[in-house]
Amino acid sequence: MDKKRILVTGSKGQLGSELRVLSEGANWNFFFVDIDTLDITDENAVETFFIDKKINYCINCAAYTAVDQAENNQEAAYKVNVIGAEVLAKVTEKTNSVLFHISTDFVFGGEKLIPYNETDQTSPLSVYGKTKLEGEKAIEQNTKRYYIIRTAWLYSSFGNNFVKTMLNLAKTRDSLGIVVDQVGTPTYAKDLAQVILTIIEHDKEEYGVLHFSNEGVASWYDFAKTIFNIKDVKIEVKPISTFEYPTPAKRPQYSVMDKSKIKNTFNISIPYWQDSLINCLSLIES
Ligand SMILES: NC(=O)C1=CN([C@@H]2O[C@H](COP(=O)(O)OP(=O)(O)OC[C@H]3O[C@@H](n4cnc5c(N)ncnc54)[C@H](OP(=O)(O)O)[C@@H]3O)[C@@H](O)[C@H]2O)C=CC1
Ligand SMILES: Cc1cn([C@H]2C[C@H](O)[C@@H](COP(=O)(O)OP(=O)(O)O[C@H]3O[C@@H](C)C(=O)[C@@H](O)[C@H]3O)O2)c(=O)[nH]c1=O
Repeated sequence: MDKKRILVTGSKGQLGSELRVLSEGANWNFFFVDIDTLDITDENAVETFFIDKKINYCINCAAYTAVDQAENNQEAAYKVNVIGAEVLAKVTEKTNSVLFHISTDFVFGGEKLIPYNETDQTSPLSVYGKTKLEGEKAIEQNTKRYYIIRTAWLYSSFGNNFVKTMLNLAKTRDSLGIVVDQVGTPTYAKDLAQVILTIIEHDKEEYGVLHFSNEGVASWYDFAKTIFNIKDVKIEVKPISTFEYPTPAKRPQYSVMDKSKIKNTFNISIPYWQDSLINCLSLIES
């Protein structure tokens, strides 16, 4: 069989960067692009790229991910998260390739008390969440060969994320208030990247929506406390309510995801979030 030819869009972000590192150990042809080399909203450019490079898998890591800014930049968020997803779906369908698209726990409303599974009712609270949900729908309507992987609270030694925000704030602050009443699961982007490559390797063609995060449950407060404990940073962290930390975008109170489907279908085990956090923090200077 021909060697796999894998396009990674939005490759300068967290997930794309982790895929680049892992790709060095895989015997496949990878093509890493970002908005400066391939804008996913430009259908002609995307189609030409797929045909010229004979792409058979696309991992879409491109997105508008600034949750609060999206509230006042709806058009920009819609363009990447919906139009971009639709373009990739149309082109993968036309070229008989497979699309991996990444979505978010923020498609849920957060009203449940037990983990969300793939068929649970969505009801996003923010512009970011709404555009990500519309992006999912655009994919489902435009291609048969897709994996939509919903993940949560991504961090990495690459790019921007909550871990780096905490370590940066600790340089100038003696004390931080962090919300304790929003609960989810921190996820190391490297673990997600590894799972995507495992799915490609098995090539089981069991398409659809999947949930993936690390194992376990945490509030943002737990996440922050654990970052500082692991890094031995001395700072006071106060548990506060969402009400005490007003933000432009509303976030779900509970967005833990049920990962049974991805674990059973692809026979994977998932690392516990604190173990992965230790691994990632060993790569970040504080
Ligand atoms: N970050 C998180 O906590 C979570 C993320 N996700 C999802 O996971 C995926 C990966 O997220 P993450 O790695 O954090 O994302 P990042 O924000 O780190 O990276 C996204 C990349 O996409 C690029 N990009 C933006 N617009 C376009 C475009 N039109 N064409 C091509 N590239 C573009 C960005 O460039 P530039 O920086 O120049 O805009 C950036 O390099 C996204 O789909 C996101 O919605 C899901 C749950 C949690
Ligand atoms: C900086 C800071 C944040 N917070 C709160 C605000 C918010 O509720 C929570 C997380 O804040 P952030 O803005 O860093 O994270 P946020 O951008 O909301 O993270 C989300 O990003 C998108 C892309 C996703 O898809 C989600 O899964 C999720 O990871 O922490 C505090 O309570 N105190 C603080 O000092």
